[in-house]
Amino acid sequence: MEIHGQNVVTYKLKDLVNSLEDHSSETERERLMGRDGETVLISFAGNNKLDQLTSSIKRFEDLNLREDILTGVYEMKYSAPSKIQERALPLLLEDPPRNMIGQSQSGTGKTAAFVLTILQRVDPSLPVTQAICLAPTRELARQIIDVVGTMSKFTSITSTCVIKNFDFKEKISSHVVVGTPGSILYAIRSRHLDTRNIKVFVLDEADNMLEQNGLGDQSLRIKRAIVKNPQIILFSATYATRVEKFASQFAPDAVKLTLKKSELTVEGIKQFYMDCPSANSKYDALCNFYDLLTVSQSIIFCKANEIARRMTENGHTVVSLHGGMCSEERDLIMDGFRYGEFKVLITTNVLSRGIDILQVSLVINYDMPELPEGGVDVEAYLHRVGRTGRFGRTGVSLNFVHDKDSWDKMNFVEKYFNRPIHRLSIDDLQETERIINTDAEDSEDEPVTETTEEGLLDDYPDDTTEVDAIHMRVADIPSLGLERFQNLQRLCLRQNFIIDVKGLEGLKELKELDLYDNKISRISGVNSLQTLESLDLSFNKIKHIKHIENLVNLKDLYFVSNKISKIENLDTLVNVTNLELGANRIREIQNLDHLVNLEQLWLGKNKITKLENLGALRNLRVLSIQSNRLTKLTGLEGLVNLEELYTSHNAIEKIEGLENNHKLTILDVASNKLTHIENLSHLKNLEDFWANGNQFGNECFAELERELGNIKTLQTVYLEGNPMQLENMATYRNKVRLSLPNIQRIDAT
Ligand SMILES: Nc1ncnc2c1ncn2[C@@H]1O[C@H](COP(=O)(O)OP(=O)(O)OP(=O)(O)O)[C@@H](O)[C@H]1O
Repeated sequence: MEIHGQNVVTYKLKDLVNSLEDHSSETERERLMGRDGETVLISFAGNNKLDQLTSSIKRFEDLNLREDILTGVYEMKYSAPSKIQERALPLLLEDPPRNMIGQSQSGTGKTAAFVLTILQRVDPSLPVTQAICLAPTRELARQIIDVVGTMSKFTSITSTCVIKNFDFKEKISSHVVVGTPGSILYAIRSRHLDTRNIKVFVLDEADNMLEQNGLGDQSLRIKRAIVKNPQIILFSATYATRVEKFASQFAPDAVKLTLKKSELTVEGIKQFYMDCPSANSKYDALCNFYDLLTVSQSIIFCKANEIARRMTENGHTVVSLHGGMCSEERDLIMDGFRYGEFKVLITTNVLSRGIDILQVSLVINYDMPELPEGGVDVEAYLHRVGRTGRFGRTGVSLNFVHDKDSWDKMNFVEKYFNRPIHRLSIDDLQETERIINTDAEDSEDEPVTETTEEGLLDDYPDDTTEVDAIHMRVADIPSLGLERFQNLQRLCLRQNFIIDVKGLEGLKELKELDLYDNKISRISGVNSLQTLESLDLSFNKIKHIKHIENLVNLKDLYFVSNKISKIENLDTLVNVTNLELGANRIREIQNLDHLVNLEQLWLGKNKITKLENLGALRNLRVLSIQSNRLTKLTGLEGLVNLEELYTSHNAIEKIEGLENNHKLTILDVASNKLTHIENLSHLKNLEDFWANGNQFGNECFAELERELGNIKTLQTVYLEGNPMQLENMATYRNKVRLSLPNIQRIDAT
């Protein structure tokens, strides 16, 4: 029988095994077939014969999927099946249906494999629930239901997500139900969910679902509540030996697609560690690391919420998500992170599995994952680092080790997966920056293989004034056919794969152009946009500011997180009021003299050593120069209208030269090297003084009183993280209260 011809759509398992008869050793056949002759084990690598046998489905079109489902696959912008889809889908779609225990590395497309199976098996004409999919967390369940929604968009298949806080008003009749085990079990027991017609039952992150006592029991109860024999599909990147047996019982006679231990790790993820002398220095190293580096999005895994609170107080913008939070809060944080609103997410193991956010390029294990009985949880480690490097992308993972226990755990991981974890120096952050950036640049140089989907903007009428194509895999602007929109005022193409800015010439009314988070390295094609008021080129790969001359209406210009080392060619943009150049490689403030209308200048996370050449900016109200290399506060004399000055995370030892900045309302000198305060008493409008994370000792109390005591507008003073003795705090508070009657909040704990 010819099995490995290109057109074979399904194969009978027996035939598959028989065809190996002549060519395989006895052990190979045993491995493939199992001693009972029932279970077929298909290895993914290392055997050409197997590769031939199992890789015949190269196109989604070859799967005999219903046309409306196939259109959904195109909607997902998948051009060809991934390895796991290629191999699992023909087996999953076979009739009669067979159970499957499937394994493939993180981020390789398991979701689509089981979602397509579900959709193909559902009969849309019957208004009853026909498939249940369980996931261990609400975040993952919500993510899966989104995939179901998109893939079934062109069908009449309906779906519902049943998770905590689900509004059980009436009976659930959707064809597909995705949810967490507790909520689904409740739905079944309270007769809201009828299980009599279930044909497919999926456990995503199956090992986790079967292992955890609570989840395992609930999953088993749900399975028992399903009257007919459904097709049972278990998928995960890991199956610890301890759950293998239970998995086989849960999904009897299953086809098994497994990986060898050596195949488990994701190729594209580079693993590093930082050796910290103590638990406290671990925290400092983390903060320094974030001051130095710019990553598109990152996840920090740690045991306690403490870190999130401390980082926030030290001026870092982070959000945290953990099991103790209410559902609404969790959803808000997750959605904000997914859509790029938040860049750093601190979490516990709750988000270690399944979460798929392509922009996550760094995963930090602040604490190594632990098993409940002690020892390192290698499966959790693999899932955590698998939040980056999704679907062939590259990523970086970084472990913080600080004592014997964390060392032992990391060494175990290194040996277990037999993959090197490289050292990053905690003292030489420049070297660290070089290593990480080299890595990031390597990944940036990957060719962009995306192509823009035809007719992507077909739904927009010709006279639309706004177009939003966020995260739509747009690769080139001309193929969008924008010339049709003569009234276009706002064009948002965030988070796409655009390299060249071209094809915008005809847009005579365009006021706002948003190209945030693309792959642009050169600016071109915007010079003609004379009506432009706002241009966002943040999170791209631009090295030089050029070709944006004479945009006389431009007010807001954003270049956050590019590779710019020099401020240049801005002379003609005389009406710009807001300029954001944070997270670049700028060493010197220069060439800003013509921007006389500038009101806000954001220069955080650069390499600036001196505040200079700002004299002409007499209209500047806000200046941010956080996370640079300043040692002194000088050079601000000309900024007579300055209201907000942010200088945290530098190395400032002295505040001087603020004599002319009478309008200052916010002065942020947090996380610097100040040992005392002087020259502040003339800041008669100051409302907020943030000086946490400095070197103020007890002797500063008198200075504080002298310098700040007569500022009647002062409302907030942050002094946390200074080496002041706690026993004096009460006295200090009393004193301050006496002399600063307007202070509402003093944080000096
Ligand atoms: N055939 C395909 N072509 C292009 N992209 C794909 C394809 N299949 C899946 N993807 C994308 O790859 C990413 C990872 O897929 P998915 O989340 O299903 O991975 P996974 O194997 O379930 O990972 P994990 O083990 O972490 O849960 C998703 O963004 C998904 O949309």
